[in-house]
Amino acid sequence: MSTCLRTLHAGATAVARQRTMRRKAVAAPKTAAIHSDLRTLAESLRDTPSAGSPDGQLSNRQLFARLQPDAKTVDKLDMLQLGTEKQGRFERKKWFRYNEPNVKLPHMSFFAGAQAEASFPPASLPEVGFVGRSNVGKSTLVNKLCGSTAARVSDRPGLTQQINFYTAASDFHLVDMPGYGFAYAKDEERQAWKPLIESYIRNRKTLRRVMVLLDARHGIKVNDRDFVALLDRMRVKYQFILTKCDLVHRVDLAKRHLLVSREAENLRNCIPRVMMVSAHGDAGVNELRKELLHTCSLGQKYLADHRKKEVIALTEYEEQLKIFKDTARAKKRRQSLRLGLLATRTHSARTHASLASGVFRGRYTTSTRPLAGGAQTWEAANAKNPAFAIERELEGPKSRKREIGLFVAVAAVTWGLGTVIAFNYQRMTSTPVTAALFIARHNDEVRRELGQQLNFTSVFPWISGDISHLKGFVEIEFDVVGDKGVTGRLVLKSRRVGNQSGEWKTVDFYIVLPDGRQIDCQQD
Ligand SMILES: Nc1nc2c(ncn2[C@@H]2O[C@H](COP(=O)(O)OP(=O)(O)OP(=O)(O)O)[C@@H](O)[C@H]2O)c(=O)[nH]1
Ligand SMILES: [Mg+2]
Repeated sequence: MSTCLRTLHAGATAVARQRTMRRKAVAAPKTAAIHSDLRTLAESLRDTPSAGSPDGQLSNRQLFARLQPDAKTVDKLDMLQLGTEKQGRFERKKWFRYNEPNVKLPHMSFFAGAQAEASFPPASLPEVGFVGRSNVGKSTLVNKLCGSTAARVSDRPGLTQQINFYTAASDFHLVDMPGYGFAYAKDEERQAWKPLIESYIRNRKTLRRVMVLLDARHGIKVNDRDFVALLDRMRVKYQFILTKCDLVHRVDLAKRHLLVSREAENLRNCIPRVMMVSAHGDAGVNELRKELLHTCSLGQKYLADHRKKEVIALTEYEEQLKIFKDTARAKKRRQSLRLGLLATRTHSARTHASLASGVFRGRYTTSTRPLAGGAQTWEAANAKNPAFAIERELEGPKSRKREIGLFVAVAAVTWGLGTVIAFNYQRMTSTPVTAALFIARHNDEVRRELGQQLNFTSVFPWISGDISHLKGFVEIEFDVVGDKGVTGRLVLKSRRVGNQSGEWKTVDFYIVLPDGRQIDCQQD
């Protein structure tokens, strides 16, 4: 039976493997190009090859992880609040923000929709077209640019099924086109979109630029490449825009920007300035508005006093950024000083390394990089940094014998105390104690002398003596008090007669009063 199952399982695995290989063989020509592009780029950008894994075996994801994003791009993303900040990073926005002056575009309204070439409106105004894969966010961006809701938006790919022309104050047209790639639409309709878009782009005299939208999470895909190849053939100027930047981490976004920019540089008609936007915030939208106005030669009209406002905002931002960096660096120094003390105590290479990286990177994130400049020791790595000159002599490593001794003593005392309390609690709730209290409570003389409600003197009374069922004796004493407020000491002594199943005989059972008198409790 088990052999049979094993054979079946092996057969199923082989079939699955064959299927995967077939799928990979089909996808290989497409992915190979992307993979080799990525690898070339990663190789050109990487400063030190990692030991161990040969590059040929790295996945796209690993290659992407190895990219070093451009510091200027990251700073720009920080400024424009593009991309999300990784959790745990020093949050800059809590301190200050770049108060970007708004570029206001005129009101936008729907002007014409075309499902065939014959329905294109007359080419009278400068036009900018928006293309990209379905659901990449074309219609959302068109709306966002003019602060309008004229274009219909949906999270189902394939909502825009015709070329829509929107006019802005009769100054320019924004043209929203159907998407390529997967869409919820009939096949024949989808097939018709491509020639329609092609004929619009090829023949439109007033088309100034085509904006090719790319989802920032995915970058350039195969059908984007096919489409830009077509644009290159038609000699039309186009530019890439990364959309949905709010869904990508800032550093990854910078890497994505780098990859797309490199590819854009090699495309004939592509404007290599890759824009980034998040239509679900305002990030990057003003930059795009400016680009649009310049494209339509409307900069003079709409951006006349914008530059002045921008310079003021930028100066303010840069001043605040400087304060922020100085404060963050000072904080880092304090932190590193503490780390320094710790490093001297523990002699930990890791701590030394993080200290050195903190000093030399001058950043506000801690990492465990190798010592800066290939320095062998922490002292050498810090030699140039006056902020780290520690004036007083640092303590050497301490003997921990005393601390360990103290810890053992405290643990022993705690354990002993716990055990005593547990044993006392066990005695307090045992049958001899509760029964003795019950009987004494109903004794007439006890009631007369101490009162009705005989009870323990405290919530957690101390029961002295011993109870041993095994050896056959009970000898206990504890304090009791009645509702008259008079206290007494209850004494119970009992023995078992004969073997383990023998009867118990009470030897002594009385309460000693404060004046020395004894009340015998055995009588009732
Ligand atoms: N998080 C986020 N979502 C976005 C952004 N832009 C668009 N979306 C969402 O993406 C979905 C698709 O947006 P559309 O504007 O309809 O996309 P489209 O490219 O016009 O799609 P088709 O008309 O089908 O080709 C919608 O659910 C939008 O809300 C963005 O910047 N950030
Ligand atoms: Mg749309």
